[in-house]
Amino acid sequence: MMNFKKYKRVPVLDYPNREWPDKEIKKAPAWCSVDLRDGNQALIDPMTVDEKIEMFQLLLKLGFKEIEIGFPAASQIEYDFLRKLVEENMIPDDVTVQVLTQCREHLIDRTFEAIEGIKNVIVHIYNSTSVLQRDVVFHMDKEAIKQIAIDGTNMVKERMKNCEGNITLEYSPESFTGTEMEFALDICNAVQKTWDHANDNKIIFNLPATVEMTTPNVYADQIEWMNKHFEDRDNIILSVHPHNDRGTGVAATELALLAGADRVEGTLFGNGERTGNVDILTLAYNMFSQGINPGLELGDINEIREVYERCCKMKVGMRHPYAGKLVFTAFSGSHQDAINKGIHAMNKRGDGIWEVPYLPIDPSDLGRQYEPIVRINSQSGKGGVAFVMDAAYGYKLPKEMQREFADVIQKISEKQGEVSPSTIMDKFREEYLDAEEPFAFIRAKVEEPEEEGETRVTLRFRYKGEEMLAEAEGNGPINAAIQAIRGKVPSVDVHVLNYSEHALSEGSEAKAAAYIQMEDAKSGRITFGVGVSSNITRASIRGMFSALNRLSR
Ligand SMILES: CC(=O)SCCNC(=O)CCNC(=O)[C@H](O)C(C)(C)COP(=O)(O)OP(=O)(O)OC[C@H]1O[C@@H](n2cnc3c(N)ncnc32)[C@H](O)[C@@H]1OP(=O)(O)O
Ligand SMILES: CC(C)C(=O)C(=O)O
Repeated sequence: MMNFKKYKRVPVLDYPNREWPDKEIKKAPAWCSVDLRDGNQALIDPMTVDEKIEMFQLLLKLGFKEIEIGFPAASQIEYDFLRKLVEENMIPDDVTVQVLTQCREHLIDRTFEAIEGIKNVIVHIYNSTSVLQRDVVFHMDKEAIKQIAIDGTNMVKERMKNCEGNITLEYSPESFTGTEMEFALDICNAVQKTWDHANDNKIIFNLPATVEMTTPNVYADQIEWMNKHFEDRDNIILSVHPHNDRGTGVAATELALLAGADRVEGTLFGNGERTGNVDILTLAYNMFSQGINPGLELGDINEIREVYERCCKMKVGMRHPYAGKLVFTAFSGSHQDAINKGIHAMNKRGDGIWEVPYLPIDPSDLGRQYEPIVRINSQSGKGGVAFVMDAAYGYKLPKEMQREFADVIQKISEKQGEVSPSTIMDKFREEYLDAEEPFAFIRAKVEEPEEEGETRVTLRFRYKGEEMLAEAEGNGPINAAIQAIRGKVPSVDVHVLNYSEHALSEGSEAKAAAYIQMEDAKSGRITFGVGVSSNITRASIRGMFSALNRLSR
């Protein structure tokens, strides 16, 4: 048995007055991307300056107004990147860059050197406050730990006097989730008092789940507790910085927003230390899919993924929310059937509201294609095959025909696994459109009666290789064509059960597809035939030939 006794349960906050469970997310928070700092510090190969610039430009394009661009005192590359942004004038006026530093004098000095010339900067200082880190890393008591934060605040306040930029102070009690709440509050209040309204900007208190330690509701309790107990809440921006160690970073962040957080720090696709930071894209798309403006421009997930994968040398998983290759794909029959029906019902409703079973969001809103929504394997059903024929090739198979053609495709998928749309189309051609044995259509002349009366069809066709010319009248072109064939091939004894047609394309090159279901009177066999032509009558006669060939098999 696994030794679960090795682990202690993380204590929960005794906080029965919580209000967050009754709240709803109604607007997006202020977003801060930490891709270039927390994301970058977790990469096997941190980004080069050029890659950082590309990532920075992507973040700007996505509409981030706060971007943590690094830890400029940590290394030359971080410093050079920041200087390049300044010297090449790459930071738009409405964007605030954020820089991280420990509360140590030489690091803060170097940080201020690095930010010289920047208009708006968040100087982000941190020190670890948890019980564990106080004990095993810092060997310090609470007062000494608090003093680090106070000293760091004073250092920023001092250096700010000689700095032209508009500085905002951010303080993070790192490892907040492992810190006693009273102590975290005590430090934040002390930092705020030390800062003492050094300028008009609100102070940012960033309460990180440096390590996600327990269930998201506990984080929400901690955030709400802090939110309610700050001494000067009006002058605070309450920020959260969740990680994803237990796989619940997104849930924890959403509950933290209910609990009163104003701002979220996270990364694209949740890159970051260990299992990552919270994934801002998922959070934003979650809001979008609830009818909330996410405040970011996320209409091209493929581009975001491409830049991210290249700059970070990371891969986005196949099932990653919103971005994964397979997340808008249904293989199973009942899902495909429901998606197919849902999309038709929605188009018919025409009210512009997205409501499709199994698809919480319209893939095209993210720049994803419809076509791969449905992929066909042996788990698929008629709805899926019909969806592919419609979405990829424009053929709207009549409901009664879907089973017939799906059975053909299932035989292939049972042998070879997944069947691509092009293979499905090839098979459709082979089965319905291209067959010329024993009957091959050559041409037809159709004369409609001027008023009441019969339609006359003159038909040229081949039967078992022999060319024939036949003529007959009937109560419509199909009936007349059947009579004409019957005159030459008496064994043909069929009647039409079902007929439908639709335009396949638009404009002067428009073609029509006709579907005709026929029954062989002797054998009782029933099948569909399909015909395509720029002329609808010819399409229906071709469809009849197609059905005759299938009945002759
Ligand atoms: C949760 C987070 O993501 S926090 C951000 C983490 N990111 C990084 O660390 C990436 C960049 N960091 C670095 O490159 C380096 O750590 C540097 C350049 C900042 C500092 O380098 P060094 O001084 O050589 O090493 P190191 O970080 O190990 O310093 C540890 C010392 O700083 C102290 N320290 C650690 N954090 C802090 C802090 N936030 N404020 C003040 N002192 C701190 C430690 O107590 C330790 O002191 P000791 O030497 O007396 O034991
Ligand atoms: C510096 C802090 C905010 C951090 O990165 C963390 O706690 O994860």
